[in-house]
Amino acid sequence: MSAIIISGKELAKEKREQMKGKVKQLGGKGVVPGLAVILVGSDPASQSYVRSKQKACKEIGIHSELEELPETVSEKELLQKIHALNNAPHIHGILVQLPLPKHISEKAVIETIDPAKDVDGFHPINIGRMMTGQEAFLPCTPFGIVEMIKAQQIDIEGKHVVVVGRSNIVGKPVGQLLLNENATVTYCHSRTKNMKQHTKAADILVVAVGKAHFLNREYIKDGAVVIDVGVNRTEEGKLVGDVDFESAKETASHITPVPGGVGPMTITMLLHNTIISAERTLR
Ligand SMILES: Nc1nc2c(c(=O)[nH]1)N[C@@H](CN(C=O)c1ccc(C(=O)N[C@@H](CCC(=O)O)C(=O)O)cc1)CN2
Repeated sequence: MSAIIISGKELAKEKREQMKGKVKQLGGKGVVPGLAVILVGSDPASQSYVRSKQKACKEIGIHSELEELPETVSEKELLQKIHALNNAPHIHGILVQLPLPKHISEKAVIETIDPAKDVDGFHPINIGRMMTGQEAFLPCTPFGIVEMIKAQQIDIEGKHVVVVGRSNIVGKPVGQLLLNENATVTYCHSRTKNMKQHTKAADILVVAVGKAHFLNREYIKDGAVVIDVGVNRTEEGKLVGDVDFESAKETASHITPVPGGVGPMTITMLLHNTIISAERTLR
C-alpha cells in the first residue's frame, strides 16, 4: 500500500486564491490588511521564511512591512518597535520571526505584542482563549495542520492522536487544537519511555521534533495519518522531514511530504489571521 500524499502546497494555493477575494472585498470597504514582520539578525532560514511571508502577502494584496534589526539590537529597542506597531492603525498583524538571539526574552517580546494584532497566535491571551475554546488567533502551523486533515475529510473526533514534540509553537498547541476537535491526545517528548509503543498506537501521528528521519515505518500503525512538521537540511543540502518519507508512506494511509506539506500552510494561515484581524476593525 502506498499512502495518499497530503499536499499542503496545493491546499495553500486554493486557500490563497479565496483570500484574494476577501482582501478585495475589504479594499472596497476602505481597509487594506497590513502585516508588520520584524526580523532580528541574519539567520538564513529565518530570512528565507520572512521573504516567503512577504511574497505571499504581495500575491494576495496584503500590505506588508519588514523591519530588519541587527543581531545586537537591545531588547528595549525591539520592544519600542513593537509598541509603535501596536499603535499603528494601518497594521493589523505583527510578528517577530523566531528564534531570537539569546539576549532577548521571547516571552517579553510575545507579551508586548497587542493580542488583537498577534497573528502568530503566540500571546498567552490567545493561547488561553484557544485552550478554553474561545475566539482566538490560532498558531499558524497547528492551525494549518488541522485544516489539512479536515480538507482530506479525515474524521478527528474519537481518534487517538499522538504528538511527538512539545514546543510552544507547534507540539503543545497542535495537541490542544486536536483535543478541541474531540480527539484523544497523547504527547511524547525527549523523556518519554517506550516511544514506539505510543506512536504505534496513533491513528493520527504528528511529528515535530526537528530531527531528520527521526521516525520510520516501524513507529507507525498500518493506516495511520502521518503529519510531518520537521524541515531539516541534510549535509547534502536536501530538505527532509522528521519522518523517513519513503519508509513511512508504505505503512501510512495519508502522509504530508517535506517540502510542500505543512510549511506552505503555516504561511497561509498567517495570511488568514491577518485578514481576520483587518475584518475585525469593521465590527
Ligand atoms: N514568528 C514565527 N516564527 C517562526 C514560525 C512561526 O510560525 N512564527 N514558524 C517557524 C518557521 N516558519 C515560519 O515562520 C516556516 C517554516 C517553514 C516554512 C515552509 O514553507 N517550508 C517549506 C520549505 C522551505 C525551504 O525551502 O526552506 C516546506 O516545508 O515546504 C514556512 C514557514 C519557526 N519560526
